[in-house]
Amino acid sequence: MTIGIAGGGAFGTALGVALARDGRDVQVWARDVAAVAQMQANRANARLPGVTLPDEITISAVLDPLFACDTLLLAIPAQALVPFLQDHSARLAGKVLVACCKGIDLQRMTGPASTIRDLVPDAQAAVLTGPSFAADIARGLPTALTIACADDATGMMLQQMLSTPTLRLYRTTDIIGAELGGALKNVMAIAAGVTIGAGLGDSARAALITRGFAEMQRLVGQLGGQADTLRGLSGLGDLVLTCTSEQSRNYRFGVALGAGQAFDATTTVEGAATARALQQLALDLGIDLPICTVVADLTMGRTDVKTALHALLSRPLKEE
Ligand SMILES: NC(=O)C1=CN([C@@H]2O[C@H](COP(=O)(O)OP(=O)(O)OC[C@H]3O[C@@H](n4cnc5c(N)ncnc54)[C@H](O)[C@@H]3O)[C@@H](O)[C@H]2O)C=CC1
Ligand SMILES: O=C(CO)COP(=O)(O)O
Repeated sequence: MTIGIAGGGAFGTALGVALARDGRDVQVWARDVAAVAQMQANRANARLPGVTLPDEITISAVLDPLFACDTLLLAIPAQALVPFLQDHSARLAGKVLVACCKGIDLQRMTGPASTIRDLVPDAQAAVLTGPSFAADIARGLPTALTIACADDATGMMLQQMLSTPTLRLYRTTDIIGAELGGALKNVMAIAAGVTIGAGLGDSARAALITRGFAEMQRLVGQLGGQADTLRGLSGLGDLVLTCTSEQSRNYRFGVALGAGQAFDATTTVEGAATARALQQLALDLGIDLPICTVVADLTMGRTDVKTALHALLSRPLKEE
């Protein structure tokens, strides 16, 4: 059985490489014709330097081979998911769709699996999430991820299909907790980067990560996710990784923001749009999400670092 991957960026390609190295046939679709031609010719992806694409990976800019697969990994950015699902809903019906993106859609205010369930109700929705840099996966370094699917039989099938000797998948049926953990940690990573970029130090970052985790727990609880999921790979695991590693684009974006430096606008930084979605969600639901709110304001240029810090530090003292 061939595994389909929509998205030929860093993550889609890295997953394809890991699966192909373990003997699976993989069909990658990418929309950029020139990038596909380059990947075919060089058997490499510029986003994963030094990694050779195994022969088991076929790459195409045409959608038909992708839709011939029963299981598709959707590794396109979170804000691109809705148009992709809307454009192709008829051809996606009946398939197992595994969201590999991390974010909240700005218009619908839903995470990727919830978006799939809304827009392609005849598909089985799942989420693949957790601490994993594409470069690490592609290099074959050990990685543990969460596969979340409301239907446990499908979750077990995916767990077998997508695990390799170096890519270890843990299973849950808590799709809400898993998708929110992945989305929220990106916002916290921006905030963690800001603390370092602004020269506030490692202690401030540790405080930020801890209070960020409390904020994640509040929202996940309110939206029906489980605390255990958030304490696992898809929440705490990915929060720790992304808030502390220079490999993270969200973290590096935050560092630049904190230091008042420019950042490459073409880099995928999921936490920026997600912070705006969460700021709106916080208002709609009446939940206190101070860090998400500050990150949204900072990324939109509605506040500066000094004012944002003052807003966080001048909140009333309370019990932990
Ligand atoms: N890079 C990483 O280490 C990891 C990334 N992810 C998630 O995977 C998702 C994708 O990220 P990356 O692959 O790293 O980003 P990337 O920037 O390397 O690649 C994104 C790809 O999506 C394509 N794309 C953009 N808009 C599209 C659209 N409307 N339709 C079809 N294709 C479109 C781009 O052409 C590009 O090939 C993100 O949500 C990210 O959070 C998750 C775990 C690890
Ligand atoms: O999700 C990731 C690691 O788990 C990748 O993080 P960035 O998108 O911040 O690079």
